[in-house]
Amino acid sequence: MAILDIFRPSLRNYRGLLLLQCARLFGVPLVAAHIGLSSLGRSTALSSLARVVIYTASVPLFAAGRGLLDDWRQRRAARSMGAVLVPRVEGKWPGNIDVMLFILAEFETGYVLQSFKTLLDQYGVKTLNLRLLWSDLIITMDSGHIKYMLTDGFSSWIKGEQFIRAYESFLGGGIFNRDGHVWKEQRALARPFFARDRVRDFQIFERHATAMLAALRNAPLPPGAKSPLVRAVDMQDLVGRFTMDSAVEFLFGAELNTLGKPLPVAGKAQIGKKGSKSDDEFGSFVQAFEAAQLRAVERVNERWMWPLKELFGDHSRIATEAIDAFVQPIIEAAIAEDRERRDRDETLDMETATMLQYFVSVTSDKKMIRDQLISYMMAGRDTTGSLLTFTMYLLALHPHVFRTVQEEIRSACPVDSIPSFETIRSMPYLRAVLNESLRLFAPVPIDQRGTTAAGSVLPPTNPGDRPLYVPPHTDMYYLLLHLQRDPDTWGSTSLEFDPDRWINEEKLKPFLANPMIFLPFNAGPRICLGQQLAYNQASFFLVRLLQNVSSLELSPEFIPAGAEVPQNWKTQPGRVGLEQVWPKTAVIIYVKGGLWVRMRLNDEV
Ligand code: HEM
Repeated sequence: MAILDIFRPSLRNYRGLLLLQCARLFGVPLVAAHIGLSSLGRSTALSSLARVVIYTASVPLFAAGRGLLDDWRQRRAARSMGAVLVPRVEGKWPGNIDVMLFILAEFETGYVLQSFKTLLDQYGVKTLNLRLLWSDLIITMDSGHIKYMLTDGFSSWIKGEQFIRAYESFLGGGIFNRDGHVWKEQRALARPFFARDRVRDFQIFERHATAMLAALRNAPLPPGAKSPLVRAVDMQDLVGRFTMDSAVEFLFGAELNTLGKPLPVAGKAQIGKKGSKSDDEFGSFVQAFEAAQLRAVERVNERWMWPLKELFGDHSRIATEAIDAFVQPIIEAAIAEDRERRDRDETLDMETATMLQYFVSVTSDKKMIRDQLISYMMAGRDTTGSLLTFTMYLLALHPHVFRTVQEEIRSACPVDSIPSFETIRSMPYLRAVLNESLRLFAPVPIDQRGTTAAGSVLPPTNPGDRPLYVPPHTDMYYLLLHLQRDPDTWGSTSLEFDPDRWINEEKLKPFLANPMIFLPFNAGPRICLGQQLAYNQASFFLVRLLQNVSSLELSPEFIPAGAEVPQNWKTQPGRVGLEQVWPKTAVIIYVKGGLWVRMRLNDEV
């Protein structure tokens, strides 16, 4: 069928892609049936009904035949490489439709990514082919296989066309959405900007941390509060505003001030798309950004079917237009400013430049600048927000850890003093708390790669195992959430929140023996560029908050209707039974309905 690939449409032309897929699925069998029937000649007495049956049956028969041929090819290729096929799920219904329905239902009503763990456990493996709708889809929580994909086997594992097409209208050619030499050039271009810890980044954090503390102080007293110093807030919403405002200033040098807008009110908030619904959706840019991002995620989940849904219109068009309406004038202004700087013969000061100023100084391609900035916005905002949300959740669940980290913070950085890079470096327990939160609730709990046209062979990870053959153009989901909670590598306490794990020599042994069991920022050539920035920002936020707050507890009574933790979780083993909130994922892990907490302010913040 490679001949049809000659007509492969451009990345944005999803209707063209749909046409190509239809030609494959229906066109080829129908044409074959037509040729077959014509060759029988007019003399053969076939009723019209029989002809209709033959035409109709040709499509599933052709699909089944192609499946068998694929299977045979895969086994032959695996054998020739001394490998075996990845174990396959054997569902009850054709195409594993029952398995697909189970995954979809669990996605809505279950614990985050638990359906995948259930299937892996059921088959007693760490890498499994779900083989949904006759098409290979591999899931893995095997540290050896993930390591191979991200590092040694990097060249045969890419983001892949399916992922790129789904994100094209939102991210365009940004760093997240390209493979090969285009990605490589973008990475080389951006790296100098992340080379050191800049004083200006800390100034940005401080400005927005101050706004965060003011928002907290101005929040209304929660119903039934016994002291005027108590506040109840959706922490997920608060950190989301902090990271949004910081990101927009860091990237564009613009002021968004979502922290100045009204917060969701405890006891009155309703459930929103992810967390709690905000009365003020922060204006069209943030709203549009969320909408475009969400649609891209849905497209990835809908796999090859999403173009069908958007046959009569691009569902992210309105959102991307609103994003561009916000971003384009800022880019134009930056270009004009850069021209003036050059006229004055001044060099750009990398210590104080925004990312936009930096990009404008190295390229004049406006589309490329737009695409990069949107990618960085997506990369840096929700991820750090998620880290902070789950850190606060875990601190609320573990008061002794809250007290220990607060003591460290207050002795290294007394109330009202502003942390610097050096102060943050001098707080090993704070870093351990962040790492432990990243381990249990990886902000990117599931990620994706696909094989190139060459396919790949995953090396054996246990003595006696055989290498696993992965055919060309096969998607693989790697489950960082389960990798980082695996008792086989982390030991019997793997599900417990224990920051000492990162300090105590004995407890640190599993990680030192195999650092690939902790990959919240991935590894290899595509490792996160913003890792240090994220640690700095999250540490800064926690220092400023814990300087000013004396206690923290969960407030389940404020969880909006529809987001309560399911009753039947309490009796379940593992983290499911421990959880007091409902973690879910839409690329980034979040708390359904928001993280509602009560805090007591020191006195006057
Ligand atoms: C806790 C916070 C963060 C976490 C957990 C995180 C995690 C990740 C992960 C897992 C990837 C790999 C994605 C993939 O290749 O599929 C990634 C890539 C990336 N991250 Fe982060 N990230 C965080 C914060 C940031 C920040 C603050 C920035 C910058 C503003 C950033 C910039 C990037 C970029 C540019 C890439 C793409 C690198 C490439 O494709 O070469 N990240 N991050």
